[in-house]
Amino acid sequence: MSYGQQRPGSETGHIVVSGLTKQYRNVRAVDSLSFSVEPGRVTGFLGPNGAGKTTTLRMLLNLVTPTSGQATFGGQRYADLQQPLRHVGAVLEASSAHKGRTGINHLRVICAAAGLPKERADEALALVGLTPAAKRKFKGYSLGMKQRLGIAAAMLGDPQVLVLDEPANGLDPEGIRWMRGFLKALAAEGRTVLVSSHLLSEMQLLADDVVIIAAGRLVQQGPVDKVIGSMAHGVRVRVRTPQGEDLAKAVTALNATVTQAEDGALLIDGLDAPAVGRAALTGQIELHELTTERPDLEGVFLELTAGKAGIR
Ligand SMILES: Nc1ncnc2c1ncn2[C@@H]1O[C@H](COP(=O)(O)OP(=O)(O)OP(=O)(O)O)[C@@H](O)[C@H]1O
Repeated sequence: MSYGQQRPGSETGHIVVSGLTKQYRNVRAVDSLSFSVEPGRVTGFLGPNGAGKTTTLRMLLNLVTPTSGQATFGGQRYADLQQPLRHVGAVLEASSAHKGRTGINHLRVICAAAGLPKERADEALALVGLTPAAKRKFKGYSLGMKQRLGIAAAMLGDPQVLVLDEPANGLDPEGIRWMRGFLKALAAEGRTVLVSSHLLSEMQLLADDVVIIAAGRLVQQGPVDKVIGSMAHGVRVRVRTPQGEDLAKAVTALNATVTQAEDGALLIDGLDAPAVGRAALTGQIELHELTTERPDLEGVFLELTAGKAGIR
């Protein structure tokens, strides 16, 4: 089995979640959630703590039974997939393995149980860069190595779809960069990559699409650029000046709008930074700061989920 070629489960790459709901005794963890995930793209699954991300991913993988609704991979529920490991690989928490078992043996045991050829263990270990640590015992693995081993296990079946819950947790910057390159490469091969995270700056670098939920409900879904573009404000200029009133008057005369940030700075919409600088120069207004602020995923996320408490 080699990567990048047509895989047996390539028709399963389209994930559709429709009306998915999970009611625990007192908490509606997931509430009529519908979204779709496309092959060939990395989709970030975002939400505040307690929003229902893990519950949703567990329902996708048939680990939690939905109260209502369903999730399908190419039209089939996970439970109905003939060889699930060859269609969908999942990393839900940092890999756990028998402490005294070596990395390679851990993977071989999974291969044996799943009816996969044992060479896949070596291939998957190489894929995540763990070959040098193949014969080291799991108890000696760092957190980053355990995360990689978890991904290797998920890749054993050469799946079309990869589902990961907070895979960057506990990784150092080098590990995070490796993860980003790895997941982007899988998507570039045409695979579907669905990854939950609360690291928004990382998601902005990694994801093509995002699905944002809060309090169990869908808040926004779409390509990252479009979601960021849907912000109430676009690019704006941030200024600090001891002559706030004078500057506000000068830029308002140029049809800009001015608001005051919580920290006292002025936020100017409708003019770029050079234009604001020129207006200040003309009015002999002293500036202490002049910067361009671009909306980012973190700003959008906070705006979209504001007031929708995640912890219920
Ligand atoms: N087995 C369970 N029994 C009762 N309530 C649960 C159970 N599992 C999750 N919940 C509740 O469902 C809600 C959603 O939890 P979930 O873990 O899915 O959120 P999350 O978005 O993954 O959060 P986090 O980012 O903090 O991991 C929370 O209020 C949680 O307390």
